[in-house]
Amino acid sequence: MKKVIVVDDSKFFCAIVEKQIIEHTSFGVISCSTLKEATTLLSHLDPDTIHACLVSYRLRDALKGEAVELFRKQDIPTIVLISDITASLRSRFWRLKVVDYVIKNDRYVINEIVETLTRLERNPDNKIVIVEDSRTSAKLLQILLKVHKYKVLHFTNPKEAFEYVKYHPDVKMVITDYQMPGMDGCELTRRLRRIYSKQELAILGMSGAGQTIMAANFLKHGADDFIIKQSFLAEEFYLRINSYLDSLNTFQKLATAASFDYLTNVPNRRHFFEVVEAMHDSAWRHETAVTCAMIDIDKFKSVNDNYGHSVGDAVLREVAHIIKNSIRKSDVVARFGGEEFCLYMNGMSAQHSLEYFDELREKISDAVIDAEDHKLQVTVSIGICSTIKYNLNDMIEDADKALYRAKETGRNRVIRSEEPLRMTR
Ligand SMILES: Nc1nc2c(ncn2[C@@H]2O[C@H](COP(=O)(O)OP(=O)(O)OP(=O)(O)O)[C@@H](O)[C@H]2O)c(=O)[nH]1
Repeated sequence: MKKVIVVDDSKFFCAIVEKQIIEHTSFGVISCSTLKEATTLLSHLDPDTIHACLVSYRLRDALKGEAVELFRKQDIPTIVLISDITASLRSRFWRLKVVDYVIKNDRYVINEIVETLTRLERNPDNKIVIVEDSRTSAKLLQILLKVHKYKVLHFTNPKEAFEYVKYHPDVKMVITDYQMPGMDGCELTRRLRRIYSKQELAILGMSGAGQTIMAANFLKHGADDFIIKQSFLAEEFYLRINSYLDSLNTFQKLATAASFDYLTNVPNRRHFFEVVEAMHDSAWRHETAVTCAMIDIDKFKSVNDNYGHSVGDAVLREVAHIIKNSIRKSDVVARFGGEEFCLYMNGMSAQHSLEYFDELREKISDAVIDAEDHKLQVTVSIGICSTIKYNLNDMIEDADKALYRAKETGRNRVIRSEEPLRMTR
């Protein structure tokens, strides 16, 4: 477990912060109250085990920020606690590359600290692309972003940046200059917006001072915001970046929650149709082989009745896991409800489908599922349809009818809709 170090001479403050960090994050906390104690502590700890530190600017034995310098020398992400801010302190903090400073007597300060600690943990997954032909200006942004642990990539060529972002949907934000060789920042923004919505990618335009019209241009081309190079305050920059990425992450979390089944972590029925309708349309037009299958756990009610609902849940998770691990990236599996899964496989011909699904059936029946001190095995019945129909629902219905026959004829078997009476066992 990574730790957060708190250095403050108020025992009361340390106790409140510690409680909140432990309640709201996955970090442990070590508190101390003097520079001397902090120095000893650091000499015993591996810096890699420290997530961040909260350090008071003034301590009994360090009145001028010596403790802040101690942690920054070891490159530990630092949040400074102060009672008041002055211009000279501000510039000293940014020179020392602290993550943030917080004014201790503000009642919301603890929430702010917890949010910053959580963000620092999440930021390595937030990929930001800087598109800027001036290396000096790009360097400044890179330094600022790296203090907050963002994953940063720099491109001097906007065409290369476009190609990269196009094929990397994990990029969360693009910060682009205006004047660049080959393509200007507004054109880059316009092209990116054709591919990614504002809920998928944040874009910040940038240009030199005195180009106020540029802000409007960038926004009109689809940028979310605009900054003037060299003249922005670090605080303002961080607040804007953090706020765009926080909303993007929240939106993506909600979208994932709306598309995935919470128990098995496979897509739900709604997501299945959203994705598969388009795939099916293309398969129909190109006459590609496809197979649709309905998979249902046999006598699942008795698992719940004999072992309890939570064991039943574990069985569902394990069966979903086996199915997920048996399919290709281009296949789609979804939980259609209860103990039933639907599988759509692009390129799976009738010829191979029976063999494939019989192997999957066997894999599931061979698996010994460990759940709450019980070891149990389950079987599944599978109905498949490999005759492409114009309407996706018709294929699903045929697979469902085949599944029904598999249940009727004894369970733990695969039945193809095309050969109603054929059994594989
Ligand atoms: N543990 C658990 N059980 C669920 C969940 N969703 C549905 N079920 C249970 O799944 C069982 C399905 O039972 P039935 O439809 O009677 O079918 P079955 O017992 O699997 O029998 P056959 O399908 O005929 O082989 C019901 O008892 C539901 O309560 C879930 O999310 N978790």
